[in-house]
Amino acid sequence: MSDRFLNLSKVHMNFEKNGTVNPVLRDVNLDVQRGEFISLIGHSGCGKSTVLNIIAGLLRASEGVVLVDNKEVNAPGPDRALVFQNHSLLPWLTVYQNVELAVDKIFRNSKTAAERKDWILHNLEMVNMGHALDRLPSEISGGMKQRVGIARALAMEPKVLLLDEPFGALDALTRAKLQDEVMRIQSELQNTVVMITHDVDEAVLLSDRIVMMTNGPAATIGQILDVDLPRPRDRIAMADDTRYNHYRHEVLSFLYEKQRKVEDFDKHKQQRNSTVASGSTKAHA
Ligand SMILES: Nc1ncnc2c1ncn2[C@@H]1O[C@H](COP(=O)(O)OP(=O)(O)OP(=O)(O)O)[C@@H](O)[C@H]1O
Repeated sequence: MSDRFLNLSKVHMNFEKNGTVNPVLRDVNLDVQRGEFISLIGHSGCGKSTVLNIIAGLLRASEGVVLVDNKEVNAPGPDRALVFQNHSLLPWLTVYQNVELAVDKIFRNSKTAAERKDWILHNLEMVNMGHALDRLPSEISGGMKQRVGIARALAMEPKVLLLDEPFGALDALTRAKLQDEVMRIQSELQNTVVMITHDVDEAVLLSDRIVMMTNGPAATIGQILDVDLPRPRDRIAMADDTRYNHYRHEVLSFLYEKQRKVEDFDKHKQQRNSTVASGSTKAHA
């Protein structure tokens, strides 16, 4: 890991509806290094998906700049692949064809048909889906669909892999298995990854750094935690690791203590302002 590979600088985001401006993000600044695995965590509705969609180029920030490998992001592109919580496979195409569609689009001119075929098979085998090439999405489980979605994203060889709660809809065992696979693939390919999660254990287990967001409206980055745990990480060994539990505690304390305090303070300030405005003497008590 060396350079600043993905950079968000002074990113602000407002959504506007019927003349009312809803400030969602304020002054988000983040540098991600090549090969880093970053998790974004924060309370529901704080703006995590908005950050990810801005990086993906699906949304344009109201202010600020996003750079990937020193190139400004203005639109979606094959250098950023997005995997959603609910797989987005085309239901009428087989597992193989779903990956083929992306591979043909990106490598039509740079790989031969035989090379493309090998590449599709390689990526499906990497996520242990080589045995189900001819199945339709309706014929495989939720975990298998997520695997195909991840294979499709990896097959695009993106500069940045964006994961929006990729394991959120899976049962605990499938989730654990897929997390382990993603860690193995990450150690092999050294992808740069930004992942949204609500799961504190998942964040600590997978990440090099955890980016914790404050509550909205006008959310920003409240704290960044470096997770200095050796890899490969074993989930069972980690359960007894004091550093692992320290990191876990830090994230929980940010989410459930520090953010609560900020919320209480803001509520108190609002109440005080409204009583001052209405001329009540209680505001001075
Ligand atoms: N396209 C949009 N138009 C208007 N408001 C939006 C739009 N997208 C998101 N928002 C608002 O922006 C805020 C942040 O939403 P976002 O989905 O980014 O949060 P989140 O942290 O990812 O939430 P969750 O964890 O529940 O998925 C919310 O108040 C949401 O209603």
